[in-house]
Order: sequence, then C-alpha cells, then structure tokens
Amino acid sequence: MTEQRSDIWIADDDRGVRFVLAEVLRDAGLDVREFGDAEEVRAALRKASPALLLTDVRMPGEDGLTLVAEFKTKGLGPVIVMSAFTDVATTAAAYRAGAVDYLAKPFDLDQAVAAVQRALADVPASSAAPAVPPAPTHALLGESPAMREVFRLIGRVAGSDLNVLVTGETGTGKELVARALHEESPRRDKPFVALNTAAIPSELLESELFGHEAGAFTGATRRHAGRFEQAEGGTLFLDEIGDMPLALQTRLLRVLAGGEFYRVGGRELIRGNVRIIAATHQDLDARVAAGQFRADLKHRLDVVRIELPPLRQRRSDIALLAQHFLASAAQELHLPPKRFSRAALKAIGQRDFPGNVRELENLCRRLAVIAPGNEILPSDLGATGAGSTAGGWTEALREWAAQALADGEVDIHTRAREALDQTLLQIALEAHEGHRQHAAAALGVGRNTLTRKLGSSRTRRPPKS
Ligand SMILES: Nc1ncnc2c1ncn2[C@@H]1O[C@H](COP(=O)(O)OP(=O)(O)OP(=O)(O)O)[C@@H](O)[C@H]1O
Repeated sequence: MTEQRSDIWIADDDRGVRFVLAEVLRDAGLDVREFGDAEEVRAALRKASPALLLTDVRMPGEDGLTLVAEFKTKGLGPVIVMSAFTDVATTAAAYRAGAVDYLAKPFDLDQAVAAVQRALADVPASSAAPAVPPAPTHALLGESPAMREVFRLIGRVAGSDLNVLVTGETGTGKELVARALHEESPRRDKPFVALNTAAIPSELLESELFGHEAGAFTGATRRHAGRFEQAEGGTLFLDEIGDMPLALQTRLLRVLAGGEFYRVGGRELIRGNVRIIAATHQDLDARVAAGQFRADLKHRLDVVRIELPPLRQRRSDIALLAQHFLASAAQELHLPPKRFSRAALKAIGQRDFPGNVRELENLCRRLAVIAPGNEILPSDLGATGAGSTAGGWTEALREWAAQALADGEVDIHTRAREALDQTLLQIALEAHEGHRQHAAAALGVGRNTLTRKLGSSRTRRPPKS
C-alpha cells in the first residue's frame, strides 16, 4: 500500500553524502527521507514509495542495484544511481537495471538537484539541460544507445579471458575501451601494457613484443623483457594490429596458440598468461581478403568484437563529452571554469569530427584556454573548427595571443600583424623568385606597400612561434 508519492528517498551508507544531498533537495522544496542501506529502503517500501530514489551502489549488505531492479519491476518511481565507482561495468549495470540517471561521485550538488528535477519532470536526460557529473579523466563517457551498448558488452566480457577486437575510426576511444576491459577484469591489479604496432619500426617489433637476450642483435647490450613479459598476468593491448607485418603475425599466432614464446636470441621457453585486446581502425576483413592479414590470426583476436561508432553517429554524446573535456581541461590547467552556452553546445553537436572524440577533446582544451569569456559562445568556435580553411594557423595565433596577453605583453597586435605580413611576403617572394612586382600582384597588394612592409621588418621583431 502506498500513501505518499511526493518525497525523495536517499539511500547511502555515507551520512555526509546523505546529509548534504538532503539539505540541497530540501532547499529546492522537496521532501526527503534518508536511509543507510538497501534493507531500510525495502522495509520502508512496505508502507510507502517515493517519487524518486537516489541510491548509492555499494553499501553494506545488499547492493543498491537490486533496489534499482526492484523499482523497475514494480513500476515504482525513477531511480538515480550515485556512485564513486564510475567504471563502465557499474554504470552499465545501473542503466541496465533501469536507472534513469547516473551521478558519479563526487558530484556537484546543483547537478544532483537538476538531475532529480529532470527525472521528476520525466524529461529524457538527453534533451534536458545538461548536467554533467565530474568524471575521472579516464572514464569512458556516453549516453547514446551506441555507447550504452558498448558499456554493456564491456561489462559482459570483462570478467572472461576472451580476446577482444576493438574497431573504430581513429580517436573513437578504442584504447579507453581496452583499459576499461582491463580495469573491469580480475586482472585489474596486474599490468595493462599497450603497444602501438604502427608506431614501431617493423624490425624492432619482434623484440618489443617478446623481448631479447643480451647480444641477440647489434645494440642489444642487455636482456630486455618484451611487452608480453611486462604484461604477465595482466592485459596486453595491441593497437593498430592491422599494420602488423605478416612475418610477425605468424609468430604472434604461434604464441597465442601455444601460450609460449622465446625471447629474441633466447633459449628459455617462457609461458605467458596474458589477455590480448587488439584494436584497429582498418577493415580487418578486407585486409584478410587482400592477403595482408592472416585469417587464422584474425579469428584468434576477433573472438568478441566491440565496434565504436564514429562520433558523428552518436551525436547525443557530444554535449556530454564536450562539457566533461572543458571542465577537466580547466581543472588540469588551473584555469577558471568555463561553460558552453546552449547555442554553442548545439553548434558543436552539429559538427562532424573526423578525428572523433580526440578532436572534440582538443577543441575543448583550446576553448578552455583561449575563449575570452566564461561562457563559450558559438562565435568562439568559429576559427577553431575542423573544416575552417584557416583553422591551423589561426589556432596557433590564438594560442600565441592568449599566452602573450597572459604574460602581460602589450602591443601584440602590431607584432602579430607584422609577423603576418612578413610571412606572406616571404612566401610570395620565394614563389616568384624574388620578383617584387609579381609577388605583390600575387598577394593582391601594391608594389609600394610591399616595399614599405619589407622595409619595416628590419626595425621590429616578429612574434616567436
Ligand atoms: N567515450 C569517451 N569518454 C571519454 N573520453 C573519451 C571517450 N572516447 C575517447 N575519449 C578520449 O579521446 C581520446 C582518444 O581516445 P583513444 O586514444 O582511446 O582513441 P583510439 O580510438 O584508441 O585512437 P587511435 O585509433 O588514434 O589510437 C583520449 O584522450 C580518450 O581519453
């Protein structure tokens, strides 16, 4: 029997959290009841049920997620999960159990209130005013159905030793997924070792992977443990696996099949216990078809596949990610916090990011440094975006100017203008073999202007790049 449906219940074993949360929710005009664990909530449910439950996940006794599931099956009010465990598995489990929102502790109290009000108003999270819980830098964020599916898969396979192949365009978060898989696995206390196959010259790759003995080749003065050995008991992340030379593919396949290997130049057979996660931005099946990748190796690596869609196919994540990156850049660089105006968020959300999450992250870091006000407006995005032809150099200019102003320099306009003139003039003169008239014509300036500008360069210094 339920008699009151207007109050908010908070379940958390941390009295401090309960207290401050209850305070702000009361200030916001809501009735609040506090509980120290899931059993207390269950007991109270016999007499009443709340308009909304905010629950911690890990509490003594029963797990908070069982409450989420119970609320869902009984059709009770919405549940918001709060947890210091921002790992994918917990997040994924919370949503799976039916939570409407997830607050990563420590959270901003205003954001918690906003989340509660949003849930009470039954507004889907993605269309409401954004509330971004601060998340650790390495957290894999996302609210889009595609990312929730990724979280679910990670949660499901992390506990097993199955090899995983992560695919997706550059910058979509493949390495972060590999780390999440490791951190969610029983191997989490053992090393996570990454090797970018494409970044290492092929002749060194074998010894990088398997190590070498002293004297194995010129320059091998000491015994060196390869990544396989370094990752013992843990996870080895092989990035850009599609670029692995065929000979090494054969060797890797043998190691994966037998679980044993020799160091380069070594006689001792080493038995490894390593979980392999591989990633590629390439179409591995196409490479197999083209004879560039061994089909049998692909089968070994591609036991479970996690596909990360490009950011343009999960636009609903852009605002969340952008706000997270902006906040963490400010924190990391000790800058005053900034926020996006709604219009700016909307504009960002419509962009295509060929460099995916990494490009978005870089954009936000730049904005944290160079946007003038504490609210970022669409006009601030102007020159920094992909697709703007002048993008590269105006970005550099912005950074230079921001730094110069921060250093208290004056007269930077003159210096910058001169540097601009000098650069254009020099390039044009080089292109026209020193012929001033042709260079001037190519630049669209008069010959006199060009001569004057060239003359002025001797008296002033251009900005350092
Ligand atoms: N879902 C996400 N949540 C938060 N940060 C993310 C997410 N996805 C990617 N990032 C961040 O974006 C950057 C690029 O991610 P990552 O290096 O994992 O991409 P990748 O797909 O492995 O790239 P590449 O193919 O170029 O190696 C990193 O700084 C990472 O922390």
